[in-house]
Amino acid sequence: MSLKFTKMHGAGNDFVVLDGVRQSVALSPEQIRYIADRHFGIGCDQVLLVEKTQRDEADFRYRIFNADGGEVEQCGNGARCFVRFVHDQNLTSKREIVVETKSGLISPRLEEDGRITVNMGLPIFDPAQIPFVSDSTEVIQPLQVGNESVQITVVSMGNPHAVQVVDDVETAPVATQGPFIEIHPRFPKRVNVGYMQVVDREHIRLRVYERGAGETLSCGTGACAAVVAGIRRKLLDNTVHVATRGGTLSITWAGERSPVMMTGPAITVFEGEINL
Ligand SMILES: N[C@@H](CCC[C@H](N)C(=O)O)C(=O)O
Repeated sequence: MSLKFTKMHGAGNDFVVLDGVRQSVALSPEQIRYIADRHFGIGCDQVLLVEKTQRDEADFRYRIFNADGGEVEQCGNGARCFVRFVHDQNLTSKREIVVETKSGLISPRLEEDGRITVNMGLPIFDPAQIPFVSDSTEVIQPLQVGNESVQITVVSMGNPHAVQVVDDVETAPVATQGPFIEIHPRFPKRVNVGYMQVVDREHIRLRVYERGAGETLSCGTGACAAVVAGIRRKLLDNTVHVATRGGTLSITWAGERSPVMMTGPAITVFEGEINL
């Protein structure tokens, strides 16, 4: 089977995007892992599949697969690339799109300057819905990781995130501690692990060890989760610029009953065809 694909990235978080509207695409976890493999395949953090939706209120369905082959609920940088993709491929001319994802509907908008703003919906704090095993709803919670107790803020942006505040993201234990928190037994569906350095009330630096992909150059839902966590910890204002290793995202959250808005770039790198 031969499959056309588009290679894209959003602030360095890279994707192989597949058109499941014009071609029929059904991939096994092994095929996803092969596509995502940086040595033997194309290479990416996530594979994104754009499909028709059955829901009247939505324009498309958008599915997300981590590099490890698992299908997940949400991907912020991917949502922006999705919008660029459906425009580049002439699948729609609408600038405001409603998209069905595994975690519900999100609404991205293509801005005049080419950047994309996504209404990422409401953050979720209920431990059972994240899911996170805890009797407490405290904003800051201790988590035992080996011999160490770390202070995390847990939030779901459709997908689960555990965010820590660190003095310096460059020296944060992303690669050494991240993998242990990702599979910590208190996160039954595993978790994305964020390390946030507060620069001032409107600027943070962020690194994320992603569930199913390892550290990525940027994580959109991770940026949303970090800003929400920082606002709940009273460290940040409502609009925050998030500097990642791959670029900057702007996140706005007006508080408890408001959706999180994310703005950032979406870049097409090349198109190709792969034999599976
Ligand atoms: N890179 C993404 C998140 C992708 C999914 C994540 N690894 C998970 O398993 O939840 C983003 O930009 O949000």
